[in-house]
Order: sequence, then structure tokens, then C-alpha cells
Amino acid sequence: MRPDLSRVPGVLGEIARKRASEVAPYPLPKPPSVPSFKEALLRPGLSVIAEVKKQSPSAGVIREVDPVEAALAYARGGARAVSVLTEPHRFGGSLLDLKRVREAVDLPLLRKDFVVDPFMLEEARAFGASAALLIVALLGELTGAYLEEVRRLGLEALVEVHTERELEIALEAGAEILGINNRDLATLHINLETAPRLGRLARKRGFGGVLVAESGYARREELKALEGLFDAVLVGTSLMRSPNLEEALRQLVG
Ligand SMILES: O=C(O)c1ccccc1NCC(=O)[C@H](O)[C@H](O)COP(=O)(O)O
Repeated sequence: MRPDLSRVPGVLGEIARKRASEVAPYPLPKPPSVPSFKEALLRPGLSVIAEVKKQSPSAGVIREVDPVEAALAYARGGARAVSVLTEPHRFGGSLLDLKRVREAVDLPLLRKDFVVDPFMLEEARAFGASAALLIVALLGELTGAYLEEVRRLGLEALVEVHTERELEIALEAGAEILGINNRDLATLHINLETAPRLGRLARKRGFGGVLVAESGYARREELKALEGLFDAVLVGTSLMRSPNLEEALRQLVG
């Protein structure tokens, strides 16, 4: 059950094909009990998913940081969940980062990686994630099958879209937590109009689940503009660039 990655363009295709070449099943430890991702995002007010992001294709090296220290600062600053990048080549992440953060903070964790094989979902569960990212641009019509595997494993999924077609696929697949990425993952271009435009469309199509706006957020007024439509926002780079992660998150949330 692997998506055809041969035609996925740009940076996204390059990263995903590399990750697909590395998946190697191995015996997994028993999953820890983890807090609910969805419940955390539905708490009153706009919830922040704060991302531990050391580097990225668009920003290069962002911050040399211990993921545990970053996650603890995010927890003190009011994050409702923490996104932990586990992609090693372009983001400097690892499953060990996820495991160490799980042992340090009592918040729901999102495994942020380029899931291109069901075994990566078992890894997410075994290393302590509450949820895993499913990128519709990678999985396409397999999104529904991957969602079934997520549920079989007792995980939750953030199903990520960037276009109307991807939104249709996500809704048809039964996504309960829908992420709308302002960033085109193939070209890295960011347009902050994408999330509100597709968020309104999702609600118009009857989507009653959790809406998450992703990428490009740096100022409190940008988050205020999301209130009323979005339940949560995912922020990485602007926080990781701040001298004090806890203070930066408090200022962002207001
Ligand atoms: O961030 C990148 O450069 C990137 C490149 C290719 C694929 C994915 C990428 N980022 C993943 C994300 O969507 C962001 O890490 C996340 O939404 C946070 O965005 P930001 O606050 O802009 O760091």
C-alpha cells in the first residue's frame, strides 16, 4: 500500500522518495498511553501546535536545539500540542527526538514526517506520537486507506491539503482533523490566503471536524484573523527563530 511518488514534483517529491527508500520494518515496543490530539485542539480559543523544527528546505538551519528543551518551553508557553519533525535529511529530525519528547512532556505529539509507507504509522505509535501527518499530495487516493491504518493503530491523523482537489480527497476519505498548508510543498511558496480560502470551502462542504491552519505564521494579528474559522494553528519557523521560545509563544497567543 504505497503511493506512486514518481510524479510528485519538486522538494516534496524529492524528500518523500528518499523517505520511501529508508522504511525498514523492525519489531516495535508497546505503545505508551498518549493524550488525545483532537481533544487538545478543540479546547476553547485558538490552539497552537508548536513545532520543533531545527532546519528546513525553505529556511535552512533555524536553531541548534535540544528537542526536549524546545518542547518543554512550548509546554510552558501554552502550546496545546507539539509537532516533532522526524525527517532526518532536510529537517534534522529523528524518531529518537519523538521518543525523548514523549518522555518529557505530557502533551499530545504529532509525528511530522513524509509518511509513504504504513510502517511509518507503527513507528509513530511506538515512539509516542498521538497523531501522524498524512500529506494528501503524497498519498492521493490512498489517503482513506492510510486513515484506516491510523485508526487501527489507535492513532489520530492530521490530514494535510494545499489545493481544492486535495481537500475533496481528504473529505471523501473521512478526515476528522484537516490541516490546510499555506506552503506549497513542491515550490515552498507561502500564501497566507490559502488556509482561510480552503477553510471556508471545507465548512461550506459540510466539514464539521477540526480545522488547522499551517505555515507562515509569525504575528499575533495573523492568528487573530484565524479565530472563528480555525480551531488550531501550526507554527514552527517563527517560534524557532525567537530567542526565548516560551516568551515567543506567549506573545503569539496573546
Ligand atoms: O518548511 C519547509 O521548508 C518545508 C519544505 C518542504 C515540505 C514541508 C515543509 N514544511 C513542513 C510544514 O508544513 C511546516 O513545518 C509547518 O507547517 C510549520 O510551518 P512554519 O511555521 O512556516 O515553519
